Amino acid sequence: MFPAITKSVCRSAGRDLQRTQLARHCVRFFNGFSQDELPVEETPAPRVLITGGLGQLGSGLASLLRKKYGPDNVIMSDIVNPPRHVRETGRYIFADILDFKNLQEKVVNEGIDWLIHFSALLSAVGEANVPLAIKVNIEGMHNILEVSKQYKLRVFIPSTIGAFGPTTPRNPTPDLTIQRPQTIYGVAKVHAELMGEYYHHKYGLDFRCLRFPGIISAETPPGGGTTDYSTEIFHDAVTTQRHECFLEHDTRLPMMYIDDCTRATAEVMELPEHRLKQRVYNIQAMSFTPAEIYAEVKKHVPDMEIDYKPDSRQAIADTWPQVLDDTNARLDLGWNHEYDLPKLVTTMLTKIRAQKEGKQGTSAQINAAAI
Ligand SMILES: NC(=O)C1=CN([C@@H]2O[C@H](COP(=O)(O)OP(=O)(O)OC[C@H]3O[C@@H](n4cnc5c(N)ncnc54)[C@H](O)[C@@H]3O)[C@@H](O)[C@H]2O)C=CC1
Ligand SMILES: CC(=O)[C@H](N)C(=O)O
Repeated sequence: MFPAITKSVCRSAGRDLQRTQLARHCVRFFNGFSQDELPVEETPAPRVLITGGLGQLGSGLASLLRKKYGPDNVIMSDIVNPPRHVRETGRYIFADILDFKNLQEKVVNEGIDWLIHFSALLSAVGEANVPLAIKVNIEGMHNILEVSKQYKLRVFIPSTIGAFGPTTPRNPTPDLTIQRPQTIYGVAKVHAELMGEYYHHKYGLDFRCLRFPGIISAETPPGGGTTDYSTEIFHDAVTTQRHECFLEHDTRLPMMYIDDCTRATAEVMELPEHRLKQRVYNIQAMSFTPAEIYAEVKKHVPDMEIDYKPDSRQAIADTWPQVLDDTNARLDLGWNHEYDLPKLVTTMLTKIRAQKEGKQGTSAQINAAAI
């Protein structure tokens, strides 16, 4: 089926047949001649599968990667029927991470090189359904590691501030520290970090992991976590000018705008493997309390009001870091955030106002308006 494979065939495949199965086959053929070592202009575009793609983070990342690698090379997957615009903007397939054979089939049939694993139950939803969280976040993650090992994929599994607990130093929280989380979400994430590192050490799996803060986005809603208020407050600011906050006014948590999160994910996946000095890195953009974000929103929406009605999520937030120390990510990965609190607030308000008025605008226009 394939021509006799030599390094020169591989090089010409990388150059002439970019994005073809042959190019990918060639890259994998030689031990010690990995995709990392091909000159950039000869590297074939990776075929990327995103699991849990219909959640808060999936579409933003798919859109960024499709711009880089072409719409056909980035495949979104989930277990639910997608809204029409998802099908219209790129390839979408059904993939249940609890079904190992289904995963194998998708990886082989789609010729996948990179697996970005976003399926999960977040912290609050996980506490409400522990057996399902164990299935999806632990058993599903085992399937992801196993299929990645079997087909020699580069795999990204995000971790979270939720992977820490009450005995962790909270300000700042270093990469290597005490991790005794008190949610099933956090326990599953510590397990994922350790299993990923173990598969790397034992089988050479190219496992990559960033610990994300709470992510804030305008286009996609948060999926049931402890940091969700930081997105909800913007929708309330634009509609009712009144926000009921489920955390106390002084609960400080690390947060990040989604564009920084998706860019960080793309950047860590693109780095040559030798640049990674560790497999799990903290990344940080800003930290604020509900009172601080409210004060910033009020500068733009003077009638804005807030009430604090802490619920069960307060007990979770009280055990999480206030500030992540991401020195290592900045040094090793070249990580740098672009959005601080003022820029986050202007961007979110501009985007949500545009959505409510039915004019989406291009991101360039929206960003220009927000600056
Ligand atoms: N959103 C955030 O603030 C943060 C997210 N993360 C991590 O990033 C990843 C993505 O997070 P989000 O997009 O916010 O999550 P989300 O809760 O919004 O979306 C998760 C998706 O997983 C899908 N899913 C559930 N069971 C599945 C199954 N059996 N097979 C395939 N898909 C299944 C759901 O349908 C959903 O679309 C998760 O691993 C999460 O832990 C980490 C830190 C912060
Ligand atoms: C920080 C997270 O991992 C998520 N947003 C949650 O609150 O559960």
